[in-house]
Amino acid sequence: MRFESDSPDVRPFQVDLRGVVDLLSRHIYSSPQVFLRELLQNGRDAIRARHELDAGAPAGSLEIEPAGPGRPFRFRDNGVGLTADEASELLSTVGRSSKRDDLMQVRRVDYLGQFGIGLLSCFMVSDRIVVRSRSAKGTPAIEWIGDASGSFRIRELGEAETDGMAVGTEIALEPRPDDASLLSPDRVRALATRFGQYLPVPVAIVNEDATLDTVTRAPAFLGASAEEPSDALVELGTKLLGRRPLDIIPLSVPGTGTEGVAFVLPFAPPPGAHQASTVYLGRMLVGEQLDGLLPAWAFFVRCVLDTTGLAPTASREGLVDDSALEHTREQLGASVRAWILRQATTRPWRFQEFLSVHQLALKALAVHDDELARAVLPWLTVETSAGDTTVAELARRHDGVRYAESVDEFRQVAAIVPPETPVVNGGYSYDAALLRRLPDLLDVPVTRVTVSELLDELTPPPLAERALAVGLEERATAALAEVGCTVSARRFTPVELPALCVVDPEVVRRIERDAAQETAAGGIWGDVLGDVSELIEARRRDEGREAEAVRLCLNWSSPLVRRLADLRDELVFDRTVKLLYVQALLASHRPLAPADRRMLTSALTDMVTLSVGITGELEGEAL
Ligand SMILES: Nc1ncnc2c1ncn2[C@@H]1O[C@H](COP(=O)(O)OP(=O)(O)OP(=O)(O)O)[C@@H](O)[C@H]1O
Repeated sequence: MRFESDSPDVRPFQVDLRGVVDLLSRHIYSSPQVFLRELLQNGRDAIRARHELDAGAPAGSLEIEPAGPGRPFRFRDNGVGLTADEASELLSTVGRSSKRDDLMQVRRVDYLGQFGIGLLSCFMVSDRIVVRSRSAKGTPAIEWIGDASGSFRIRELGEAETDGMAVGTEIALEPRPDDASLLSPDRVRALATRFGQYLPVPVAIVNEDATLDTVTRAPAFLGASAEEPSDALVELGTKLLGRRPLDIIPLSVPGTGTEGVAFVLPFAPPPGAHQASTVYLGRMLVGEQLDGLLPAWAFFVRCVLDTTGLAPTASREGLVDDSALEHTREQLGASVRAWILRQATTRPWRFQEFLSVHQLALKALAVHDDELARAVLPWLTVETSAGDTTVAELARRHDGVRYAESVDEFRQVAAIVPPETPVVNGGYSYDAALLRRLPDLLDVPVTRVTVSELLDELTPPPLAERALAVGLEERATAALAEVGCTVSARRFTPVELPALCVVDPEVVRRIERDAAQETAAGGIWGDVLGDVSELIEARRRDEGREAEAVRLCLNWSSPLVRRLADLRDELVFDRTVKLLYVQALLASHRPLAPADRRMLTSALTDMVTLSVGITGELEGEAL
């Protein structure tokens, strides 16, 4: 069946106004509060339209009279006003707007409204909207009354009434008996300030005694100077962050008419935190917590922005995530990045201050950004076995950087490396990844140091004492057979350190994998884990390294160890080696396994027993 357009079957859609208002209040707007934003927006747009019509029209102004006992809420603008035809067409047709480009049907950037639904939001706070308007086009004034039930009335006012009215529009809302709070003076003042404090037309609240309070003020975040930020701007940042900002970065993306500032946080935000932005559209608030304006890495700044070129969502409480927003995000990110580079190269002291707070953020950024990494890397503070220092200082003093890959490995390495050749702890987030890139980025040689290699480099006992040392190694290895620990004797400093416990992380992982493989035997994980273990084993064989989980390295320079080598009392020897092992484990910040704890307790008990000469009551196995 075909319908012709002039066929009697073709009828216009009917709109159920209550349904539309319900849709707006439940699904589009987050709160009925937005009625005031919509009125501010319409008033501001009407003033713009009047000035388009007549450049010599009086300066625009908006006045809000909160509701009082027996008085409705009133909103007045001295904008373009509405003729009778315009009022019937624009106010009474859902989705009709005068603010879209006729050809393109897109928002005209100099207007705030576009959807043709804003006025309906007044039905969220009142059952009746009364619009009295006198058009700048010179026709008689009109009164339009819209009812939440879905009907409206319109009438032209007489000459006397028209003459008594100024050009512009007044909208009156009758508070609902059960919910008048949103139209009360305090709420109206707070809402007008929140949404419209930066509007380019003055917004005033009419007090009970007919005096006016202006809530608008100059937007300190527009046209800001990086060198000399105004007191108002610093105050805005302080209010926003809770503390005075570390710095203020002016931002501008001309392509999307976006301008504002980024306040640099004076404290490190919690990990995973992101900073939402406060955004104004044509200086009317869109939202205080908007995501997507900044790249994720820029979590150390909080922005306040105004835009004319980004598109608002229908609720006007967010921005459409389109290519314009993407372009803006990239450009804002580039400005923040350029600021970092500028700080690093021209304001080293300020940069140090920034680094001390936001080092982690910067490292995350530098990992993927060569230019930034080049500027930032020399300034980064790293932990070394000889204390904290900067990468630049290390490279300058030691002809390169030596680092341990993990915190665990660093702890073990740090115990034995001489202070003249410090090793960097590469275990903190991004450190190892950044250090590995030093040769490419800054031409600084970098070497990874492992515990096993370092142990192999340690000086063995002198030749004359080698036999005694080998005897010590064998006896001590036997004493620790139950925990599978191999003992070797080397010379190292400090001499007060009798033993070092070296745990090969790869072997520990293998042991854990073997255990898991047993549990998952036969299943898909069992096979995968088995393959991984084989691979690692093969690599280890290629590298000619033995598979040992724990190595105890006794310090041949330590008087205690030397005495131990000469000790003939096997019982005391055995317990002392066990105690040395546990002490070394603890010193390497390893948690004690149940077997280690048992060994510690029984060795200690035996030593106490031995010291009082009661050999018959020994706890540990007698030798
Ligand atoms: N104070 C006013 N003065 C003059 N015209 C007005 C006024 N308020 C509303 N209008 C007219 O009524 C139309 C519909 O207003 P409404 O607030 O529903 O939608 P909008 O402002 O066009 O778009 P949006 O839904 O995005 O706010 C406007 O496009 C405008 O032409």
